[in-house]
Amino acid sequence: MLETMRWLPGENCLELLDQTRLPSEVAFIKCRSYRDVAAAIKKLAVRGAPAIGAAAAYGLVLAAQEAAACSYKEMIKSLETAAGELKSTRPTAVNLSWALERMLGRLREAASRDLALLGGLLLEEAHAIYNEDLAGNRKMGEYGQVLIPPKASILTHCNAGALATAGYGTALGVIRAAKEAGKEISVFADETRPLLQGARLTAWEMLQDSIPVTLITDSMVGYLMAKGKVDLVIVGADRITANGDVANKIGTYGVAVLARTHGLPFYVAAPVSTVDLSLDSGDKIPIEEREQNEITHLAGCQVAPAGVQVWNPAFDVTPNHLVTAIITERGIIRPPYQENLRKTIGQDN
Ligand SMILES: CSC[C@@H](O)[C@@H](O)C(=O)COP(=O)(O)O
Repeated sequence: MLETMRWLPGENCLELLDQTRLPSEVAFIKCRSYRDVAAAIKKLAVRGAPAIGAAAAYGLVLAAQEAAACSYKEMIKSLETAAGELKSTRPTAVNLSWALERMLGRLREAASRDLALLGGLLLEEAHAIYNEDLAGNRKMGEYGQVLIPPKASILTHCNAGALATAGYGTALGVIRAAKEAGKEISVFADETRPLLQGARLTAWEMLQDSIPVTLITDSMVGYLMAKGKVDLVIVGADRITANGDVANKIGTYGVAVLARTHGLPFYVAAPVSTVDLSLDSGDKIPIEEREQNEITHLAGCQVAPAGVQVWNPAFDVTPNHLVTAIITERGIIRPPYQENLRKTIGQDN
């Protein structure tokens, strides 16, 4: 699989795989300032909760480079400003603020005030965030694949794969691990309107790994389930609150309701960095609303009348009672989530 991002030590910059161009073109963007990273996150060149957290961490490394001629105090101030700007790009995925707070914490707790040394510490921390995500996804796969029957048809929504993370993926990581364990897996990918992460990215990832995949439109899920063509659902998450409510790509809630109606398990795979114990329920999660033209236009073509009113929330919230289990790198968490999320994740988040 292609890497979603790479730090280029020779050039001291972050290279991102431009996911807006996939699958027709494999192109890269070089980010030389934190503002380049913020712009790439905003336009979804890099997307998926864990991937934007890691990219933002590298964004702070770039901000530190930009502040290299400042005093220590000025550097802290400009890094806090940069973190604020990066955080505001995508408000729903908590991994973004989690990664930025972790980076700022590393800076504040460092004994040294030497800016070059601090820049080095920040780069180390960004690498750690990236590498821990990759290792966590493999672990999540090991735990999660146990839930998959020896022969299974799995529905997923959006893209919670290698492209959405440092590699391997969360929901698609569980699918990969099930395949690696010798199970006979096939996947149905929702196209995921409006920006087609399912059609463009999940379908592409599955084909790259030779995992049988069938693309459907979002409106086909009910009929697919009614026809008995799917055994279970696995999706990723952008934020999970203390009671187990799950924010994920718009359309996930509808899939969860349909899964319950058809008696199918609905699993959520996410790292503990996606769990936000500071919010008691999903109605407190800020939901990003995006530009109207993502709905009125499709691949650059206008598909709705000019002037029509549009509502474009990028995420929805699936209530905990529809979630069969949450798969994390620390194990599988089952209801009651209020108790069990805290038990597994403790005071970390
Ligand atoms: C491992 S990625 C989990 C979620 O971030 C993913 O399911 C999702 O909703 C991504 O939305 P996107 O708008 O493409 O960033």
